[in-house]
Order: sequence, then structure tokens, then C-alpha cells
Amino acid sequence: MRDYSVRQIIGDGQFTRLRDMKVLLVGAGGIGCELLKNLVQMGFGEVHVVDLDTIEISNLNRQFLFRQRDVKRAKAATAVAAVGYFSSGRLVAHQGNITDATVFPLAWFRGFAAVFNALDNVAARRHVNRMAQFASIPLLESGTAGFDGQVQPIVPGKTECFDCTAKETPRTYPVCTIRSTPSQPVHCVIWAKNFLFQQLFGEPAEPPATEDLGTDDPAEIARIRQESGELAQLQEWARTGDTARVRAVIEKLFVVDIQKLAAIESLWHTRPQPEALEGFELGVPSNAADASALWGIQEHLNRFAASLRRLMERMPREGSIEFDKDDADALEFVATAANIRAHIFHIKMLSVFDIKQIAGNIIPAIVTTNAIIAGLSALVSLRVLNLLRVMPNDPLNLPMAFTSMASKISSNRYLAAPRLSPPNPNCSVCAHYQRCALTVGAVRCKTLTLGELIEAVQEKYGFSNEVSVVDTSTNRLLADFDFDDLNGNTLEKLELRTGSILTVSDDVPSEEDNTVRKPIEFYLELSDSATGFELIELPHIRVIDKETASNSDSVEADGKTAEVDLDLVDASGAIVIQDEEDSQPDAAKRKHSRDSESDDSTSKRARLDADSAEILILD
Ligand SMILES: Nc1ncnc2c1ncn2[C@@H]1O[C@H](COP(=O)(O)OP(=O)(O)OP(=O)(O)O)[C@@H](O)[C@H]1O
Ligand SMILES: [Zn+2]
Repeated sequence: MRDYSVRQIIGDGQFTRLRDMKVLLVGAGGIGCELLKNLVQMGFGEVHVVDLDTIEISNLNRQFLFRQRDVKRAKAATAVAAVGYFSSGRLVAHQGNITDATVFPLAWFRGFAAVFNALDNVAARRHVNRMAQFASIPLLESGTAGFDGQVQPIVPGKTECFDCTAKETPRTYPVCTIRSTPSQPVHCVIWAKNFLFQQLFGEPAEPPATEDLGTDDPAEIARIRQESGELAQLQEWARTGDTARVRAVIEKLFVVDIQKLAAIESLWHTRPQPEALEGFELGVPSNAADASALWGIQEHLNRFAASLRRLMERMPREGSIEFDKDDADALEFVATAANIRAHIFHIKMLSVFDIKQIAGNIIPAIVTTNAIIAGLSALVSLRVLNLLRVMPNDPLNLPMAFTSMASKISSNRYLAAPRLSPPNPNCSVCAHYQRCALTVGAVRCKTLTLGELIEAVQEKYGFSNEVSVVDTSTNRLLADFDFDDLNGNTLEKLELRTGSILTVSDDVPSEEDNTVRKPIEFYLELSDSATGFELIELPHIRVIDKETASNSDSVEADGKTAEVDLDLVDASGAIVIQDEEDSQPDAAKRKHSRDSESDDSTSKRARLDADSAEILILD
């Protein structure tokens, strides 16, 4: 009997519960295909799979539910069809973007016993995390990067959430390191790809502001500015496909510019001085082009000249060329330019293959890591769903699993399972606010004004007369203690709809009990079925005093409005909040101190969780 093993592990009674459970899997890629197979084999009663994408040929090497004939078909439906023949439960596929609140509203999330994330980007992960918090359902978050992988169980209110720790943003380098003082191969690759290739063949870009150059040295700033001006000439040659100028371009980039740079003595007290390629010769590229071998400088020069010529020839036809690692001319140009620059600056040269990985921001997906992580995610879910009776009263003792070979968490073990942390009191997603859904009839939305809503909230939860209301989903300030211009507008006019998140906060102590209320986030749901003529039905939640809710004294009551810069008004009349780090949650901006053990695992996790498309592997 197929269920035999699971029944043995969790017992017949618990297996009956599992058979009744409906779970959601988001993402049917590398981890998702493995996980779907696991969930079906475990016997969950109903599994829904969401994926927005269709199958690419490059997915076939690791997304084993897909075959050649499936290329271009929807991932979710194909994956479901592939496991259908051994499934004893109900399977439902959805092709769509999980962040689309009209297709996947909060009410829909509420129907699941647990959500499994098998995504590849931070934005979607963050969205599902927030929905799981609103719906109060456990989330099994997972991710892999090469040999590293991680599973984080998130139990709302009990363990830290995906946003409790800052996620790494793409790595950036000061302009001066890239343009003047490279010291690592990656600096040369970025110069070749993001600066040189972009300047010669890309859409014209704004020059960086002086304060962004990362240096105060006036001679160096003047040189960078002059170099940019001289590039205009090179751009003109590239744009018009003037291939007679190939030699002149090389002369400018690798001789004249380097001589000028070498002459700025202040730069070379602590670094080796670059050496210009004076008297270089150009020859014919050799036929043997092994991309994983290290070529000599002459071969690089020959190939740089040849790829430059080919790209120049394309320019009059194509207008501009965007860097694409799979465009052979573009890759050869960037790889050879990076290595010639590395040679000049006495930096190690790399193979074209290695440069392709760096320039394409590629970390190879390892099918075994995906399988291990999917297996752990499925196993941990038994604990999260209380199907295993092991220390059920200690949610922090759920294993958060890491593979550790590459992340060096432990040199002796491949897997590490550190204890979970409780929610970070400063996390804007799981701790800083209280949250609940607010259902308004679709018809009522056309008449209900913002002012009426504010009054109802004040009355129900004991807020003062000076509340502020922010539409967090679009970052608009709708009302404030000295901004009530929109109070007469209806929710419909304010373009509030299903999926809008309204944050209501207050800094003034309530008259009722002289305490300052913790801000509330309302997830707005418009319902066709909600009728009734009463104002609105506000959910019953216990409104906690801000001081008791948070034991941190460094946090302001309202992280969002505290950073408002009131200078932009949108079409609806709302004030657009100019938040310096829009994409970062409040938690990400604040330092979160922890003990050293969890610090270590946290920083590892931040690295693993970063959007894989944005990670740059350096060594
Ligand atoms: N917002 C989203 N809504 C639904 N599915 C998503 C969303 N964002 C990403 N996904 C899906 O999550 C899956 C992640 O899988 P994986 O990391 O293996 O990436 P991939 O796109 O399949 O592979 P690769 O990036 O290497 O081509 C993909 O199938 C992707 O379509
Ligand atoms: Zn959190």
C-alpha cells in the first residue's frame, strides 16, 4: 500500500487528518517539481499548484516532471498532469502570478492548511509571506543557490517571518573601483559589461553624479569626467559601424586611458600601477576556442578586435545591443575586454566560461540540492502541521534546515538545523502591526468615504482623532493629522480595491486608557456577497497598546509615515510617499541584534534568500 510509510510515521489517526488537508505550492520549477511529487506521495487530500510561467528547454535538465514535448506549455498544469497518475488526492493547477490579488485574494489563501514556497525571487516570496501572516497559516519557505539550500518554517505569531531579517540587495561597487582602481576579476567584468559594453552598444545612460563616484580625489574625478566625454567619440564610431576604427578604440581604451590613469600618483601608493598596452599588435584569432581554457593576452586582443568589429557591423542594423550572455559576440567582447583590463591591472585572468557565469549572474542550479531541500520542506511540514507529536508546545524548536557544505555553517555536517527565532519585534510584516481583513461590499465601496472609514476605526479600536492612513500597497498617504483633503472621497474614487493594504496608525494616546495603539494593517476585500446597510463590519481584534506590543524603544510608532516626504501628489490626490528604500521593509533598515549563534545562521540565510537573479558570485 502506498500510504504505508506515511501511516507508519505519523499514525493512522494523523494520516486521516493529512488526507483532509488542502495545501498550496507556489512555484513549479526546480524545487517545486520535487516538492509536488513529495506532497502527492505523502497523501495530502488536495494540492494546489501556482506558477506563472511556461516550460523552457533549459528547465528540462532538473525539472523532472517536464519532457521535451512540454516545452512552451504551462508549468503548473503540466506538473499536475505528470503526477496525476500516482495521486490519490485532488490536484488543481493555476497559471498566474501569485501576487495578483484579484486572482489569488486573501480569502483564497485562507482555505489552505499550509503554503509551500518554491519560488525564485524575493518579491513573490515577500508577498506570500505577508498573505500567510494575514491568513495566519504556516508557510514553508525554501530556496537553493548551488550547493546551498535552506528551509524555513514560518508559523505566524510564533516564529520569525521571511521579512524579520534583512535580505541582501544586489552587490554594488563604487564607480571609482570599477573605473579606476579594479583589484578583483569581478571589477573588470563589471567594467566590461556594465560600463564599456553599455556605453558603446547600449541605450545612452545618464552619467553618474559626482557624489556617486565614490571618491573625493579631484584629479580622479576630473579624469573620470574627461574619459566619459571622450567616450562620445567611440560611441559615434560604434553607432555608425565604423569598423576602420577598431584599432583606434583599442588604443584609446587600453593605452591612452591607462597612461592617464597611471599618471595619477595618489592612486598607486598602495596598489600596483597599471601598465598600458603600448605597441600592441593585432592578429587573427586562433581557431581553437576552448571557453574553459585560460587564453593568453595576444589571443584576447585578437578576439576583442574581432568581436568589436562584428558588434560594430551590427549596430547600424540593430540601433543598440543589450548584453545577453547567450549572444556570442557580446560575451566574447565582454570576456576579452575584462581579461585585457585584468592583465593591465595585474589581476588574474579568467576563462570565458567563468566570466559568463559572473556576467550572467549565474549560480548553477544543482538538482540534488533541490531534491534535498524539497524533501526537508515536506518533512518539516509534518511538524508544522502538528502531524508528528514531538514537542508540540515549542514552535521555536521546529528545525530550520540548511545544507552547509558550501555555506560552511559546520565543517563536519552537511545539514544543520538551528533553532528558529521568535518574531523580530521591529519587523514591519509580522510584529510591528496588527493585521486583519476588512470586507466591504462591492456596492458599498462606491459610497463609503475615507472619512467614514476613519471614524469607524477610531470608534471601534479607540484611536485618537489624529490617525494617519497609508495605502501600503501603493505607498500613498491618504490621511494624516493635518491632511484630510481626501476624507470626502469614496474608496472607489481612491482606487482602493481587493488587495489594497491600509495601515492605520496613531501617535496620540487614546482617551479610553491613555495608551498609544499599535498600528493596524487592513487587507481590503471587496465582496459581491457582502450586503447590509450598516457602515462596515470591522473585525474584532484585540488592539494592543504599542508599548506592551513592542519591547524595543528604538522603534517609532509608525515607520512608514515617519519617513514621509510630502512632495508628490498622484492622480487620486493622495500623497506619494518617497521612501528612500522603498523596496526594503522597515525591518530591513533596522539593526536586529541577536545572539552570536543565530547571527551566523541569519547572515547565511540572508545570502541564500537573496533573489537568485541578483546574486553575483565572486569567488
Ligand atoms: N510571482 C510568481 N507567481 C507564480 N510563480 C512564480 C512567481 N515568481 C516565480 N514563479 C515561479 O517559480 C519557479 C521558480 O523555479 P526555479 O527557481 O527553478 O526557476 P526557473 O525559472 O524554473 O528556472 P531558471 O530561472 O533557472 O530558468 C518558476 O517556475 C517561476 O515561474
Ligand atoms: Zn517578521
